[in-house]
Amino acid sequence: MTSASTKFSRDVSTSRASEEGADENPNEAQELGGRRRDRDSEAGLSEFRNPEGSYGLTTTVEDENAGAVSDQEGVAEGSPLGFEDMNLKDELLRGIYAYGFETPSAIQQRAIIPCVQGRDVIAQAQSGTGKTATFCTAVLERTECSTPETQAIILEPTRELALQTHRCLLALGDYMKVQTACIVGGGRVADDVTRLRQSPAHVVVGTPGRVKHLINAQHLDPRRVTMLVLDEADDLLSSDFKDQVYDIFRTLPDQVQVVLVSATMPPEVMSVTEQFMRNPLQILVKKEQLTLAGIRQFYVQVEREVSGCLANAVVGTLAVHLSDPGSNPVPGRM
Ligand SMILES: Nc1ncnc2c1ncn2[C@@H]1O[C@H](COP(=O)(O)OP(=O)(O)OP(=O)(O)O)[C@@H](O)[C@H]1O
Repeated sequence: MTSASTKFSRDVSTSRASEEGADENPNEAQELGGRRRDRDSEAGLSEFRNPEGSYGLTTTVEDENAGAVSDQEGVAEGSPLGFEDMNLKDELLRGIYAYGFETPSAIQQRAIIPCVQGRDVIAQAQSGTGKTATFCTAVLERTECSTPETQAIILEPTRELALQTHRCLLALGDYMKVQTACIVGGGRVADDVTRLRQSPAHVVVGTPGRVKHLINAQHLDPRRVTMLVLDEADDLLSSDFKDQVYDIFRTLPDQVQVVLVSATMPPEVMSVTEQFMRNPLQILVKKEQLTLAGIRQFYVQVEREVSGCLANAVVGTLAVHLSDPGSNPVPGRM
């Protein structure tokens, strides 16, 4: 059973009305969409805000049956979806299984397919629920490795998150001929330039400032990008980053798909998303559905802050213990 979230009920009700209107009058939808996505405007961020307010076409999916997926084309309600049911490339599937994933988490079951289908998606689920692997899987599936062009940009608010996401991308794409680049602030720009000159990266993961710089300096070509992912979107669309993110967005092709991923989606961020997303599917996974079947969680209580070495030792001990047969379906993973 599916129910609309009341949190964004204004958007949802307006959405439905707009969606109906859009069906009847496609030109009107196009006009509004064009205005919303007008990146040629000199007005910058003032154009980023939509004076009409709520042409967001947001659809909220909230399932009451854990593991069930509904309101998604091609997915039968109530059937638990496996990675093998997602019609993914063989090499990608191999990477997913080799990484130790057996069953998709709730957010993965709901969000991977619409992202692969090219829809604008807002995916919201708590930390540690597999959001990173969700968009990495979708990006890899949509990447055409035989075309030497940058096809996806994943933005992260911090260097550490960018590196982490890049690692996930490399692991899942291990059996694909995918070229990736991680370009983050703090390192030497010259190193990024050298990397991008070696071979165009199909997928770029980076922090907004450095990505924007490399696009402006024409070291990164945004003209063939089909997918923009904003991870931790609440941070990326906060005042610190919003201008840079929008500057990057304005360089991308008109039809670019936008995927927003976050643990929280405050109303002010939602209102910003309305300005540059087209009819986004909003996927909100409720707290009680968030447990990853393949993951057991532990905590270790310590008296004071522990050093990195000690933390690694604790994790190592747990990993050894967990790899004991029968103790965890995903050895070493927590
Ligand atoms: N389907 C899966 N099966 C087993 N493990 C998984 C699966 N998906 C993700 N994981 C693992 O679960 C952990 C948390 O996943 P991930 O970092 O993607 O979560 P997240 O929602 O992006 O968290 P955050 O919001 O903190 O970035 C990681 O170690 C990841 O490798």
